[in-house]
Amino acid sequence: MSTTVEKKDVSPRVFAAKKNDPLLKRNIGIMAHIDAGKTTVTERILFLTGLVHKMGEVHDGGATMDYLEEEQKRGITIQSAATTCSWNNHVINIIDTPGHVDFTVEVERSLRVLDGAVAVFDGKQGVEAQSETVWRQADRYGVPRICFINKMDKIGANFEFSVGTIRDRLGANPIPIQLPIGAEKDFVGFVDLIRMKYIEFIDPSNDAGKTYLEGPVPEEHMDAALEARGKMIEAAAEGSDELMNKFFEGEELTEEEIIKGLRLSCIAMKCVPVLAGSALKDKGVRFVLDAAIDFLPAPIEAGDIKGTLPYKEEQITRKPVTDEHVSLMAFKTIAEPTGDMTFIRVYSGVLEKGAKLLNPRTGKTERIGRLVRVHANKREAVESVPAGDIAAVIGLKNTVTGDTLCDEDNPIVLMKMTFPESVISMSLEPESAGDRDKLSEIIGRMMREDPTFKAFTNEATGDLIISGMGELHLEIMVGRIIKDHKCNVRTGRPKVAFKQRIKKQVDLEARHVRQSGGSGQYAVINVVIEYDESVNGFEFVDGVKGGSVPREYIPSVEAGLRESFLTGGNTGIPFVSTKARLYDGKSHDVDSSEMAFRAAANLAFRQSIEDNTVLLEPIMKVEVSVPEEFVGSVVGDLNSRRGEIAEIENQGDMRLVKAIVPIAEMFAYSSALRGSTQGRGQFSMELAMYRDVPAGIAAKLMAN
Ligand SMILES: Nc1nc2c(ncn2[C@@H]2O[C@H](COP(=O)(O)OP(=O)(O)OP(=O)(O)O)[C@@H](O)[C@H]2O)c(=O)[nH]1
Repeated sequence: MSTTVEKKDVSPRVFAAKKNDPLLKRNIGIMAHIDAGKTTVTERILFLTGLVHKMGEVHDGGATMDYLEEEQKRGITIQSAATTCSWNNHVINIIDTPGHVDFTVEVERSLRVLDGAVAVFDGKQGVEAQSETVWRQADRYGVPRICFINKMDKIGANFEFSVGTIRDRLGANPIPIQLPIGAEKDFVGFVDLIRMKYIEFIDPSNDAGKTYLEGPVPEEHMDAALEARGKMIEAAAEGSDELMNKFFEGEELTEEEIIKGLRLSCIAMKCVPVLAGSALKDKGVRFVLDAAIDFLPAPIEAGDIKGTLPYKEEQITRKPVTDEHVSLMAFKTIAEPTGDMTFIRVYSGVLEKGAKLLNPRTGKTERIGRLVRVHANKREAVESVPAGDIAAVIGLKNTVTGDTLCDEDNPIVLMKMTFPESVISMSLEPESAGDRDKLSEIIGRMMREDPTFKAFTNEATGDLIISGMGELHLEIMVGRIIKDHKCNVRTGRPKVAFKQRIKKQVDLEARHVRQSGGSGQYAVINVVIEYDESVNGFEFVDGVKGGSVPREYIPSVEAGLRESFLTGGNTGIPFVSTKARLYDGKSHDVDSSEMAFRAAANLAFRQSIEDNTVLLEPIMKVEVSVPEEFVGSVVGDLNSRRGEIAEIENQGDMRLVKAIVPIAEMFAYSSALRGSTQGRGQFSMELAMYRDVPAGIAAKLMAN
């Protein structure tokens, strides 16, 4: 290309740093369909920001973010790892998130604590089935995004097509801020549409693409660049009334104004700035970092933090600043032999080492022993963590994912995370007595790490049952029990994880009163227990007036009810969407105890479900992508599996069949699909809902 160029390695806008300026912080996630290149992008980021000094290729199992053995073997990212790095005087906390729907909980929990995300797409495929799922999750959490069209070096890569799929399939408003020059092996650079400069990649390079060449826009690309710039400026003008007026008066927006406008539009989720590159070939990732700073919000810009008073429905808020009562949320636990490492986001105030904080769920306090910042797989001990930051606490005893920790005198429960119900279960049997002893501790750990992995003993049969989000999920969990924890177990066949719901609302009194011999146990509670579709899982409301149940026993009532809800009373089938409201009760000065109230709660639950339940089965949202000629047979097959076809969409030269189908009919579907489509069909599925099992087939399904 004929143009004068200058070699550079700095970003055009480097901010003057003020120490601890909350605007100089970003909490971002990298989200993508499996194989779109998240891990490779993240690796480049760690290299560019100086966190790692050797580039690990994903396929050699050397990637820093994918440090679990199971991940390296499968080459997919199962568990997100949080890491802190810095770029242009900003601190950026990055959470790598998986793209497979079986690990949706990882995506869910990272979206909950992030302020912005980089969505990575494959430059040939554009938006793929599961990127849609993750995108909708981000919509639900109100997370602003920028997009990175990766793999521009790949044969068949097409920037315009990919941008089109963001518009058409995701219904978003993608605004390219770059005009890529060339594609596949001729992908040489791009026009920076904001500054109207030509950027050429230096290839080959060994600095992860930190250095680049810059020069004037080549004549032959000027028209296309101006056209794309026009659209971008329009989107920037929509960022504020002031910019819009200026735009309508025909005035040019300055570079600063374009960035400001796009930033406002992006944060308001009116548009998504789009960039192009190839992480594998070290092209373009540094500009993604610049864009994350330019367009994604700082924690302080995310607005007031909403929450409720413990066990009450009353809403309260906190300001996202350091001069405020401390509140934080645990979003991930990694169980380690030396104590759990709990990743947290501080929402308000300052978290100090040594602090004693309340966990409103348990009603108990936790001491913050060790506090660390995590940089990929290295840790740095710190004394305090301010509002808006992400770090990890080591050694918490009773705090699990989704819990809030807060100032004891000023309690708050931050918005809960919602975790999908499990759909598949299987029985697990330890091979030896030694394995049996280890197993319950291992399972306890795994449940703390992954809230969608559940285990309980079926009291009717004595079997240990585990359940999770899909066949792959359980297969991986069992693999960890055997390999990572060296505990031998035999597994049963995967089965449907049936659930049940309460049929009719019950209002009852449960009495746990034992006063024969020893110290008595006295607890009486009055509760209303009902099925409520709007409740995700179990919800407990404290409606006690005048202290008839002393405050210290209320968490035990909740714990007892929740425990019965999860194990299904004595039935071995867990419940869904259950709401319990404690409104009255009695206690005894000497003879009441936490144990007694917990037992009364168990009893209340068991009484409430006597002849009062409906069996439910998981219904999956299934998407099958096939060439036209196989649509007929796929649809016929889904119908024969009690499926209901929702729609059939065109997706390039493929057809996308969308249906809902009970999971009971979907076991081993991947091999059936492979067989009926000569290996050309692909599918994804995730839980859509739980539905009453049709009368007449309940017995047959349960027997399978
Ligand atoms: N041609 C090309 N291949 C790439 C590029 N980026 C990543 N890849 C390859 O794509 C595959 C998937 O990349 P990953 O980085 O593991 O993708 P991921 O999205 O993290 O995938 P999971 O961890 O499995 O969810 C690997 O074989 C990478 O080498 C790119 O820019 N160009």
